[in-house]
Amino acid sequence: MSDVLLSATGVTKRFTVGSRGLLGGKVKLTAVDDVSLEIRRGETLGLVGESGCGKSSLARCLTKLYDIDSGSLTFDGRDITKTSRKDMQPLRREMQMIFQDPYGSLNPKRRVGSIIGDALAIHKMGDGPARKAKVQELMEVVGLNPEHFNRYPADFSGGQRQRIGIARALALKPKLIVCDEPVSALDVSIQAQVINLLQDLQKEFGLTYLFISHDLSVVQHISDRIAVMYLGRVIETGPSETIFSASAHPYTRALLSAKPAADPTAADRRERIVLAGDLPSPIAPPSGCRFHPRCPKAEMDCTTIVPTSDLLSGEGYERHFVDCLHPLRKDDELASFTPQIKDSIVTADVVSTGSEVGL
Ligand SMILES: Nc1ncnc2c1ncn2[C@@H]1O[C@H](COP(=O)(O)OP(=O)(O)OP(=O)(O)O)[C@@H](O)[C@H]1O
Repeated sequence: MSDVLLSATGVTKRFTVGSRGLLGGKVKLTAVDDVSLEIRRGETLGLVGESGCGKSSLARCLTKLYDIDSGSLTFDGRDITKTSRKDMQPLRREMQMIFQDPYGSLNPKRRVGSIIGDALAIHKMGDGPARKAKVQELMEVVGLNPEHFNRYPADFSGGQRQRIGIARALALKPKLIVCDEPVSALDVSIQAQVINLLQDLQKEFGLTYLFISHDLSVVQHISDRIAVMYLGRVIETGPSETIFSASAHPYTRALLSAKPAADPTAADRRERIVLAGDLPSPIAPPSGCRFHPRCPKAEMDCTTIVPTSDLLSGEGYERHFVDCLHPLRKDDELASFTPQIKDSIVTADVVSTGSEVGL
C-alpha cells in the first residue's frame, strides 16, 4: 500500500462568471490553476494563502465536490479523475469535510443525534438502535455529553457545535478529513481545545488532514507540511519547520511576516512586510509569475516566464519545492531588495500605503 493517500496532478478549475455580450463569449475565472500535490497517510497538510487565492476551491476539487476541468486525481490508489458522482458515493465515506461555520453548517431544526447519524442512515449502516448507540459513542469521542443527542444545535455553544461537525465527519470512519477554517469562527480560548481534539482524533483513528486556515499560528502548530497558494497556484511546499524558518518564495516570506511574533519584544522581532496592491483578479492574472507585480525580487524574466517547481532541499516527504525564478536564501532580508519592476514593497514601519497581506 502506497503511503500517498491523495495525489493531484495539474488540477485546474475554472468558473464561468459572466459573458462579454452576445458574441463575446463567456468570462472564465481560473480558481485553481495547474496544482499538483500529494497528501501522505496520517499527515496534516496545511494550506495557506490570502483570501480568494483558491484554497476552498482546491479542497472541493480534491474531494470531488467540484468536477475539475483538467488534471488528474488519485485517492487511496484509485484514479478518481473521471469517477461519476454516483460512483463517488462509496468513496464519499472516506473523504469528509469540516467547515468553518459551526452555525451555518448544522440544520437548526434537526436534533443533534439525527445530524450526526445522517451519514449512517444514508449509507444504511446498522438499524435504529445500533445507529443511536454509534451516535452516542461518537458524541463521547468528541467530548459531548451523549445524553444530549435529542437537543438542537442552538442548545450548544460554538465550540460544542464544531464538535458536532467533527462527530458527523467521523461517523463513517473517513481516511481523509478536509478541515476548512475549522476554528476561525471560534473564540481564541475554544480554538485550542478544538485543535487538540483534532490532533487526538488523528492519532486515535489514523486520520489524514488537509487543514485550511488563515491563522498561521494554528497552521504551524498542527501541520507536518505546508502548501502556500497564490492566485490559484501552489507556489511553495515543504515541511512546516522549513517553511517557517527558511521559506524561499518572496510571497511566503511576506505572508509569514504578517504572523504575530510569539514574543513581540524579542530582539529578533520580525519585520512586517506590506505588499503593495491587492490580489490581482483570477480572471486576468498577470503574465509570467503571477506574483511579479507585487514582488520585491522580480526581474524582467519574471514578467514572461511561468516558474515551475524547483526542488530546493530534502528527500521524500521532506522535500521543499518553490515556484520562483529568484528564490530567497535563508538569510536574505526581503526589504533590502530594490524592486526591479516597480515600487512594490514597503515595510510597515516606513510607509502607510499598501495592503498588508490580508489572509
Ligand atoms: N462557485 C464559484 N463561482 C464563481 N467564482 C468562484 C466560485 N467559488 C470561488 N470563486 C472564485 O474563485 C476564487 C477562489 O475562491 P476560493 O473561495 O476558493 O478562495 P479561498 O482562498 O478559499 O478564499 P477564502 O479564504 O476567502 O475562503 C475567488 O476569486 C472566488 O471569487
